[in-house]
Amino acid sequence: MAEAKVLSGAGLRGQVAGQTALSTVGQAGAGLTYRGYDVRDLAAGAEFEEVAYLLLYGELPSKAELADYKRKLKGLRDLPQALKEVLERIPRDAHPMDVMRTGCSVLGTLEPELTFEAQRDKTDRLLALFPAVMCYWYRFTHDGVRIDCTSDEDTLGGHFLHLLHGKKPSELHVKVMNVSLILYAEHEFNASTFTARVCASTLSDLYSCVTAAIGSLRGPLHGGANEAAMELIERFQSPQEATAELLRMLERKDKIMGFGHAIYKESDPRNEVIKGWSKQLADEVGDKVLYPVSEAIDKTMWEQKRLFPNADFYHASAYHFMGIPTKLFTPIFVCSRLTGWAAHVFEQRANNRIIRPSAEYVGVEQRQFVPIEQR
Ligand SMILES: CC(=O)SCCNC(=O)CCNC(=O)[C@H](O)C(C)(C)COP(=O)(O)OP(=O)(O)OC[C@H]1O[C@@H](n2cnc3c(N)ncnc32)[C@H](O)[C@@H]1OP(=O)(O)O
Ligand SMILES: O=C([O-])CC(=O)C(=O)O
Repeated sequence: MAEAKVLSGAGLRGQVAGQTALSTVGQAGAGLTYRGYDVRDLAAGAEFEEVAYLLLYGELPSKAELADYKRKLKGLRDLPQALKEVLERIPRDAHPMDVMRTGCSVLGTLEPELTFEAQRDKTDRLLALFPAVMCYWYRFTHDGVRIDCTSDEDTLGGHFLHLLHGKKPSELHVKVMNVSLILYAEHEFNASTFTARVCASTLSDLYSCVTAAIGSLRGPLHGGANEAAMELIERFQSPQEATAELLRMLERKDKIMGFGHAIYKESDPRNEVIKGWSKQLADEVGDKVLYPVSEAIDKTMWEQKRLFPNADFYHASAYHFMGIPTKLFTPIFVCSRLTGWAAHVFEQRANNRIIRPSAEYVGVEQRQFVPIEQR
């Protein structure tokens, strides 16, 4: 078994910043559990809605509870007209993560969280309508159509694909979306979740916590890495070309997006799962370039740097094979991670003290103020 990564130095690495009962990350160098369940078992046997329920309500649902929960979410999918109007005014070339951030913030003005008792209902509403926020804006600004934001799809992943492509998705694609949403749902004190908890610790509202978290997830060192990984792999026509350029990039000390991790040392347990699905999708579309190129980069990174793909790397090709535009990759992460963020907000609120660390001062010594006329 791999030993745990030595965690020290800048970036608060290795500091325990609070308690959680939601997940464990890399406790033995690898491994991820949600409320005690191995994420690989959840990805193999559960639906995303079951996992969302587990995180938000505390236990896996019974069949009847899951059916009720899915019915509830289905009824909450449509967007308020005022939100549609705002989305129509956001430019076509805006980054979709900015659209998600704005969509969340606007909803907070239309359907505010007036008391913390409403926190679960407000979260369910966000969970149900986030796919429509992204797809309504995307289809309006790119295809000039005002889509119906509801669908008969049974699952959130299927609903997203249906809105994006305007037709019923295949069973395989629904299955991969389900797995992807489960893998991305929760990850302890990662940067965006910690952002949400800091915001929650001031007793702010849920929409502010989620809006702040979306801003943190957007960066390429965090959730934005799945888009950056796609931009990398689509540059190459062959594994040989990819390997040769990778070697040059490593020589220049470039950061290779989709590799490495702040906590895991040997591997990211989500990678083997999404990699398997990416391979199935590659076979389905008859891909002879992107998947082999991804594998060549993967091999070179391990041989040269002992760095492994994180959850983001094979998500890039998997999403691409399902016809999802690259710039929508990180917003899908939002649709899933909302569950983890919200569960952490609930946890913070249940046992709160304002998060306010100290800084080591490294500036000049105290000195005399000089009035502007004398400077
Ligand atoms: C879902 C997620 O958010 S997963 C993370 C997604 N982010 C990415 O994929 C971005 C690329 N990866 C990275 O930038 C980093 O690996 C992070 C941000 C994930 C973790 O950062 P850290 O904890 O600081 O990394 P760590 O301490 O393990 O780095 C060790 C060394 O490996 C290097 N390294 C780490 N990741 C990479 C990488 N992807 N490419 C090249 N070199 C890297 C570091 O620069 C460092 O080198 P140094 O010792 O010469 O300075
Ligand atoms: O934990 C982290 O630092 C980043 C990550 O993998 C995630 O948020 O899923």
